[in-house]
Amino acid sequence: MKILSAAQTRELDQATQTEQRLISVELMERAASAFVAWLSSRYSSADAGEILILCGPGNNGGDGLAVARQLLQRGYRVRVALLPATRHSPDWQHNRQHLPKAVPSSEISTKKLPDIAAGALVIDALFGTGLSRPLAGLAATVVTHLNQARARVIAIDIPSGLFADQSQPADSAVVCAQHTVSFGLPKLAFLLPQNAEYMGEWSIEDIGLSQKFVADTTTPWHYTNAAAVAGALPVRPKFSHKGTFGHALLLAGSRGKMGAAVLAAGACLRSGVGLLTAHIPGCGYDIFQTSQPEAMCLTDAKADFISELPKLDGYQAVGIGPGLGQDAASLAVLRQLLKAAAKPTAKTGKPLPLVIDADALNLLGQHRELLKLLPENTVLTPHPKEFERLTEPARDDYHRLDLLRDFAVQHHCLVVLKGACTCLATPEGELHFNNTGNPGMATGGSGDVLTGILLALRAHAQLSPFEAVRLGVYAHGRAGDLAATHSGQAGLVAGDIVRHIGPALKEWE
Ligand SMILES: NC(=O)C1=CN([C@@H]2O[C@H](COP(=O)(O)OP(=O)(O)OC[C@H]3O[C@@H](n4cnc5c(N)ncnc54)[C@H](OP(=O)(O)O)[C@@H]3O)[C@@H](O)[C@H]2O)[C@@H](O)CC1
Ligand SMILES: Nc1ncnc2c1ncn2[C@@H]1O[C@H](COP(=O)(O)OP(=O)(O)O)[C@@H](O)[C@H]1O
Ligand SMILES: [K+]
Repeated sequence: MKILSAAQTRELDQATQTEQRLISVELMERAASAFVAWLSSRYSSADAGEILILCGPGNNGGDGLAVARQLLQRGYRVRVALLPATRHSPDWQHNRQHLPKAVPSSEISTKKLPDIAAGALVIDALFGTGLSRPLAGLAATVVTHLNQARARVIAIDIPSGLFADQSQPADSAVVCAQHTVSFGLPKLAFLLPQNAEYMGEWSIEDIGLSQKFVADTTTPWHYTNAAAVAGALPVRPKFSHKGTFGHALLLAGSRGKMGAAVLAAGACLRSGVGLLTAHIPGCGYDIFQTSQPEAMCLTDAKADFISELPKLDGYQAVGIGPGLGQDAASLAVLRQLLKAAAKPTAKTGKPLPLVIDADALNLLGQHRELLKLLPENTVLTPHPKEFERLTEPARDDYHRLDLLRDFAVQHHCLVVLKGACTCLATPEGELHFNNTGNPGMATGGSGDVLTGILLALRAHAQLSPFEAVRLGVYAHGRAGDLAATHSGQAGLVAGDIVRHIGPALKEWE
């Protein structure tokens, strides 16, 4: 699914009207109906009580007025409060004229801010994607007043004061919604941690916007939902054998962190790999062989950390990093690996696929000269702190996305910036946000599990680098979601994610 800019969203609105021979109020009526259908599925008129709708001067306010009329028709009690303005959009005016007399309406002023009781249901229809500058004056006063009221706030399209695709100044007034009901496509702002306090939960309602316009429009931003990865996992042919699905090599673990190697290996095995060999420090041999009997195991000459690179012949992908530690000898292994993997393999003519995580990323950050050695399509899986060590501190989440995109393009690699909405950056400069996963996964070892999944999928001959990583990130979150249905979020541990990779992947069969 694509994510469009605010400007492209306005063009989409126009294109839909032209394509479907609609007048703009008809599209507004659809948006209002979708919003009302959502609201009435959540709140009965008794639950809702008297609903206050705050309306701005543009089409977001017009949506609010149409919603007021439709809610009244459905038996809800509503009142509207209008933000004064010198100009109103034509569709606002249309819906103002058609607002039934039975809906009390008042004009907001500094002296007459609307009464909002704690717990009241308030619909925020002040500003939408037409926001042209941060809120100030009366608009900002109303938003602050609303945020202080401890009401149940539902935003139409986007919380007022929030830009759809860029940061607003730190001290600007923005509505803190409990839920945001938006139309057609998600907006970039919804996916960034810095906006979580404003967004609340959000959902997207289909209002029949032009599919053709969306298909023809280019954007760097994409959203990976179930439809995006449908059919992405190749069927296992009847006469396949363990050689068909690749032999992966995992370099992981150090004294005190063998669990990371165990988790990554377990995840790799559960993700359909044909064969897995792990190269681990000597101290981990019993732990590893006991916990992962399906994997083969090579032990390093050193007991506590990895100091040797095994021969790479015969492997289809290599993962390095989980629990690795940062010993100088392990750094030397990483350097040798980058050099060796860059040579085209006899089988594919391409570099050996690599997945680099955790301490291997920290070592890269400390020795940035190594970045030049990254083979094309290497997968890096930093969380924001690890990413900062590879680049620079970001001013905000938008700046971090710029850094992410530039890094992936410059180094021709796939970077998985992990978080609640994990973002995959491609060498072509696309950013793909993931929609699976839950806060239960914010627990030690979840990232090691992702590395194992990605390693298995990069060893898979039939998946392109991008397909493998997008699918792996999605499946990791899906496994976490299935795990949370059993253990709950607080009780979820990384091993639960491993145990649910099978059921998650089964959804593709
Ligand atoms: N396809 C779709 O997505 C559909 C979209 N629809 C709906 O339309 C909404 C977008 O409507 P919109 O373009 O009229 O803009 P909106 O946000 O109401 O505000 C613009 C007005 O506010 C003003 N203004 C701006 N910033 C301001 C500020 N800081 N302080 C004060 N004033 C400020 C601005 O004035 P100006 O910038 O010219 O000074 C102008 O008057 C969208 O979010 C969705 O709800 C649906 O109806 C149908 C399908
Ligand atoms: N709130 C969240 N919602 C969804 N996924 C999350 C959330 N928090 C963490 N995750 C996922 O869990 C993983 C955590 O990785 P990481 O920080 O490397 O953990 P570790 O180093 O302990 O393995 C990432 O894949 C991340 O996307
Ligand atoms: K709004």
